[in-house]
Amino acid sequence: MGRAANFQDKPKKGPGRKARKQKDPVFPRATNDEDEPKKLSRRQRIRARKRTLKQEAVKTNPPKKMKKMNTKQKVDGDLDSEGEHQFSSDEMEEFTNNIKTNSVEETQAKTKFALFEKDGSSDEDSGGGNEDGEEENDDFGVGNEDENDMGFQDDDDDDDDDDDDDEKDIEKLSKKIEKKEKKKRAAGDAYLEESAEKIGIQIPSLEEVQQEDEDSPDLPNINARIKDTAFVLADFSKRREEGRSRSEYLAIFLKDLSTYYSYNTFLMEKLLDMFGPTELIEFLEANELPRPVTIRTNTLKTRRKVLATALIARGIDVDVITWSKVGLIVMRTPGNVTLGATPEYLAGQYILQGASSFLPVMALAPKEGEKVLDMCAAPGGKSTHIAAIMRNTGMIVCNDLNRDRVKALVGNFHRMGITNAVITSHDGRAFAKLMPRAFDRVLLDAPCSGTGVISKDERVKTSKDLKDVQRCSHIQKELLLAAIDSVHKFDGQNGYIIYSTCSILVEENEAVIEYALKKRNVKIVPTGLDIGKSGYVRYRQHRFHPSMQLCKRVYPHSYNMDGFFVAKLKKLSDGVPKTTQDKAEDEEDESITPT
Ligand SMILES: C[S@@+](CC[C@H](N)C(=O)[O-])C[C@H]1O[C@@H](n2cnc3c(N)ncnc32)[C@H](O)[C@@H]1O
Repeated sequence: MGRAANFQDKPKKGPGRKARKQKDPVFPRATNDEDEPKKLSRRQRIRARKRTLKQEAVKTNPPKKMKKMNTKQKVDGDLDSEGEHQFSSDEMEEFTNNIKTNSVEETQAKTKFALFEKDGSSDEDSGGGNEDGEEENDDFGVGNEDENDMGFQDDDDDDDDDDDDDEKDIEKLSKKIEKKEKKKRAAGDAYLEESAEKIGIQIPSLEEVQQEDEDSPDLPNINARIKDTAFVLADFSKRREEGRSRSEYLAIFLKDLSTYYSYNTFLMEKLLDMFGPTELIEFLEANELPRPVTIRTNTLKTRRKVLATALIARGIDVDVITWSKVGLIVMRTPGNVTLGATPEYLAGQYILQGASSFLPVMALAPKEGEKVLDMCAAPGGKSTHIAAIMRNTGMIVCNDLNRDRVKALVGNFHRMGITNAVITSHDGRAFAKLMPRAFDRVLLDAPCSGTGVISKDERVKTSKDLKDVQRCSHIQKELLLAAIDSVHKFDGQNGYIIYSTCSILVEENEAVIEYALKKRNVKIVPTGLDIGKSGYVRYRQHRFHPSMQLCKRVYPHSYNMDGFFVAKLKKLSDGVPKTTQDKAEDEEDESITPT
């Protein structure tokens, strides 16, 4: 039972909390280095000197961002006698940070546009098409539908016009941002270069850093040191302190990054092996932010334009993902609407799916009437995409070892109206014996360490060690051989295997593909995806097959999508391969198109 309210007891009226005037701030005298220089520590003196240099640099060449601030500050009345805004040390700090690296917001804004980037591809024309010029891929998404199962008339011409306009605007905006970024980076580098020459960038010793972390880690200070160290490492011979080695700087960098971003040393070392210092910071920053919410239209039930209109009518702000005919990005959802409970969702018109999950299916490029195996299928995001592209024809065997996860798969299939699927729950490795050479195409979206999806699951930062990665790599290799054995050999049309993971580690990607190249008679073919960076051919001590460059790597910081790896293999024959030399001779005539 609740207490009875006493409405007689009215609170006294008076000025609200916000209306009360605050006293003028009082700054401690010790921060003024001219008044009491002797009381400052060595490091404080260096910082003060840096601040003075920054102020001088800003006075002679004020950055645009600051000029803009003047207009805002006019309202606040915080102007000096000449009408110029006086910059606080915080603002100075912010400015320096901004010019040293992109701010989080800018990285987000910049990468956000990657989702909209026009790259000439779509579900129709990207992914799997013209593998070696042998096959045409014209069955994707709604683009070619004259009339789909729900009887929607095709008005794709309108779609394309709208999309083109949007894309042009976005392209323009994207270019503008890129140009601004470049200018800012150049200005920042020049400024830092000058400052570094005048005062030198001084990084404490590894022992001091370790001690500091043990005593009480000062995160803003660590962050500043991360940027300083990255700056030194970028041009080491010129910027390092006399007598200090690169390995010492790298050790400090590693320690600071692990502390600041809360990763275990094992994973941070792996990441540092893959990225240069500046790119690594971008990757880590991207992992601190959520990826945009994206949905995929179920073309068995509706069309993207129809769905977008319905969602917009509900106040859900959506825009198209230009490289896909079925993807929508959700810009804003009203507080009272849950994306997983709208009438459209319940009617199976869309699925919530990360944009990079579209890629393996686009690369698989299934055709109507084919037999497809989705070896690790739950909860069915990719299976339902395959079924939609095949327009519920042919047959998809959707398998997953985990029975609980299979329940979610069944739920999704019912909701989305999938009728061409058989659901099984076996260890995928058994398929080589259960259904050998039975399929036209196989998708192996393998279980992995999840290093591409850290923004979704922070536990990955600290829970993975060498053993986990080795375990993943081992099962991935076994699953891939089984996937190859379940597909029939290439017959001029089909006989393809897609291998994908949401990990970015080489051990789970290129190393697995290299293993398959040695154990089975397959070759890597283009994925048909325009999005993504090339797979590694050289990685530390590893030398992979040159065709590894045909594989695709997607990173959160470059595309604002979950990290992903996609490889497409064509099965040349059953059984084990000939010697590597024989294979090389076979492939001599077949040129590899660099991507
Ligand atoms: C990356 S998830 C698959 C996601 C799915 N393709 C989708 O798009 O919704 C990997 C799946 O592999 C399953 N799995 C793990 N080991 C397996 C095995 N030996 N055989 C078959 N499935 C396995 C897991 O249960 C998990 O559902």
